[in-house]
Parts: sequence; C-alpha cells; structure tokens
Amino acid sequence: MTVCASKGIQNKTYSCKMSRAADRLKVVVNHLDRPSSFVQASTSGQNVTYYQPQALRYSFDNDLLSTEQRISYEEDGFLLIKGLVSGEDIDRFRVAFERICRREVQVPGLVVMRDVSIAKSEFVPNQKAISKLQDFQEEPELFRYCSLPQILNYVECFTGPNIMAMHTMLINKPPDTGNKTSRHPMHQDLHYFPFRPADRIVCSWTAMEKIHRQNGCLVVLPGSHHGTLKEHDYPEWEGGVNKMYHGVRDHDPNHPRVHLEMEKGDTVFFHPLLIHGSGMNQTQGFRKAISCHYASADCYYIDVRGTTQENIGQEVKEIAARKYAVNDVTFEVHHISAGVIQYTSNTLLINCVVCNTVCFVCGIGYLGCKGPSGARG
Ligand SMILES: CCCCCCCCCC(=O)SCCNC(=O)CCNC(=O)[C@H](O)C(C)(C)COP(=O)(O)OP(=O)(O)OC[C@H]1O[C@@H](n2cnc3c(N)ncnc32)[C@H](O)[C@@H]1OP(=O)(O)O
Ligand SMILES: O=C(O)CCC(=O)C(=O)O
Repeated sequence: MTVCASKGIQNKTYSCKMSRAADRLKVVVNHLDRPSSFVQASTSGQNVTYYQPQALRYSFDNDLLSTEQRISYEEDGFLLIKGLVSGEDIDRFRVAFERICRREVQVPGLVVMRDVSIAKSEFVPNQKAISKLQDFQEEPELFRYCSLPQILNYVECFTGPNIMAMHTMLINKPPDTGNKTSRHPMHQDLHYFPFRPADRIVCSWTAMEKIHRQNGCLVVLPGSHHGTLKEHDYPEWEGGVNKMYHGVRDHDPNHPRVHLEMEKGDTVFFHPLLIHGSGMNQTQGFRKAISCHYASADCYYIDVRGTTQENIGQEVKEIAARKYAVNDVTFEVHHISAGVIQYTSNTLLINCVVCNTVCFVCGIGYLGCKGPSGARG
C-alpha cells in the first residue's frame, strides 16, 4: 500500500517530493466513477492519505498484479505480459490450426473466414486463404488456450473468479493483396458484445510469433477505455472491407497511438472499450495470434435494440438466418448465470445467449447456434 502525507501538499518543499506515482494515482482516481479511492485519515498531528488499490475500478486485487500493473491497466486499458505462453503450447496450437486448414478435422460450430479480397476473387481456397478461425471451443487443442492456468490467473484479475469464455479466435492475418484489406479498422470489442458490465469483460490476445509493425501488430489508443461505446460502421475503404469489420466512426486522430510489438508467447489483456485495430501485413508471412474474450459469470445480456449495437446485431441475425436457415433467432435479455459455470480448478465452460444453456456450440451464441428451438446445449 502506498501512503503519502497530504499535509505536505501545501508545503512547497514537500510538494516537490510528491512522487510521480502519486500524481499518476490522482489521475487514475479522477477517471473512476466511484468515490475517491484516496482515504483521508487523521493521525497524531498530520493528515495521511492512504491509497487503496482495491478500490480501483477495472481490476481486482488477487495478489498477482503489482500496484503498478493495476494502475497501468486503469490508465491505459491494456496490460502486456511478456512470455506468458510457452513456445511449446504455441507450436501445438499451430499444428491444430494447420490440421483444420488441411481439412483433416471437422470442428462443429467453427467459423472459418477468408479475407474479403480472397473470398471475392477467383482464388482457389487452400490453407493460405484462411484469415481467421472463430468459435473453436469444440477443438480441444485450441480451446486449451482458453484454460491455460497462467492466462486465467490474469483474467481473474479483471473478471473476478467466475469466468466464462465468450468468444474465441485464431487470427491468421494474411499478406496484404495490395487492397489494404488485411487491416483491421479501429474498433471497440464491446460493439460486438450484448452483455455487460464492460469492466468485467477482458480479451487475452497472444502473439503466436514475433509481431511487429511490418506484419500488422495491434495498435491501441491508450486510455480510450475511459470513454463510452462509440458508433461503429463499415469504414469507407477503397479496396473493400471484411464482413463485420466495423470501425469506430469518429475517434480523435490526434489521440496517441501505441504499436504493440510482441514476441511469440507475449500476451496482452485489454478492456472491451479500448479502441484498437491492426495495420496491413506487409510481409509474405501469415501473422498469427490466438485470443479469447472472457466475462464474469455475473455479466448479463442487454437488449441492443435502439442502441449503437443494433446494426451489428441485425447483421449477425441475418448471417445466422442464412447460415442456419432459421428466421426466429432472437437475443433474449437474461442473466447469463442461468446455467453458468464456476471457474474452479481452471475449468471453463461457455454459456450461450441464444439457447440460454451452457453451450459448446457457439460461444457467444451468435453464429453457431441453431436458435432457441433447435439449440444444442
Ligand atoms: C459475431 C462476431 C463476433 C466477434 C466478437 C469479437 C470481437 C473481436 C473483434 C473482431 O474480430 S471484429 C470482426 C468480427 N467479424 C468477424 O470476425 C467476421 C468473421 N467472418 C465470418 O463470420 C464469415 O467469414 C462470414 C460470415 C463473413 C462469411 O462466412 P460464410 O461461411 O457465410 O462464407 P461463404 O464462403 O459461404 O460466403 C458467403 C458470402 O460472404 C462472402 N464473404 C466471405 N468472406 C467474406 C469476407 N471476409 N468479407 C466479405 N464477404 C465475405 C462470400 O464472398 C459470399 O458472398 P456472395 O454471397 O456474394 O457470394
Ligand atoms: O489480430 C488482429 O489483427 C486484430 C484483432 C482484434 O482487433 C481483436 O481481436 O479485437
């Protein structure tokens, strides 16, 4: 616990000694919705201000994060942990990915995506045409990523102890074809998620190889998670844009950007309101990352009608209706923890928004589920 004497603030000599950390803490506290996390206490002859890390808004104190790390997440909305996932694990994920690409395995519920400039061309699909896998919860080797104890230990700092895996991805950013479609527009992930509270949702994103600006690293706007969910829509890009890759309509072009260059196994945890995206892959390699969005089991679904999320909700419904030949997909507002998971001994299950059961088919229940009647729980 950091303790500083507030009495000295009136005193010039003392105020010079006020550490930069204390100044940063004040800034952090000003961002909080909650009452100040500085507590004034009178002691013999002087006022003492105790800083209470447990009052921080975005994270819990579970003895894993240092105060510095917690403050960094409060301020910036992301936290990068070096070398969190072993090279051996990553190599196993890569093998599992390649088996899917070679169509050696069929994975129920898996969404396989190709880059728009490839999907819309005469290009003959092969494994190099796959730019993303989503909803791999039925592929045991890939899903192992979501249950890695060292990942869950960090996730718990942001969600609390009862954790749900809501959405999984393996992103295989292809070499850009020249149309700049390998870019991912700046967005907030919360746009895609009809559940709250946002502060109890976190993404873990692990580099599967060295990722740098040339091959399209993540770009984040630090501190943007302090804002609200913004309107998103398709960016007006000449070369086309991938389906459902919405971007924030307006964000301050002068907001500082940070390029997250990462080594294999490095993992970044970020808040769902953090504005982020990724640049073009200007190399000939396929830039790989694996990620999972987690939420607290106390999260609840919201009705997106009349909100900025209505457009993506509608698009998802249309795709679900086309893909699964159902017209009656409705997203009901309910409390997720009806049928949920406890995270004990690193066991992780998934709850489905559509069928309202623990569901291994569709993660967030958007694209893989057959709808309320035909749902597989
Ligand atoms: C619900 C999303 C949840 C995300 C939450 C996490 C937030 C994290 C931040 C993000 O990742 S934001 C981006 C989220 N969106 C996606 O990840 C989109 C994922 N892609 C897909 O779901 C599928 O690739 C897609 C539904 C777009 C297509 O799958 P299909 O199996 O229907 O493809 P199919 O090969 O049958 O092609 C159907 C049509 O779509 C076209 N298509 C395929 N891939 C496309 C593409 N990438 N972009 C545009 N169009 C595409 C394809 O050309 C064809 O057009 P036509 O009907 O005109 O012939
Ligand atoms: O991997 C990327 O290039 C972008 C991923 C991303 O923006 C996301 O996971 O939300």
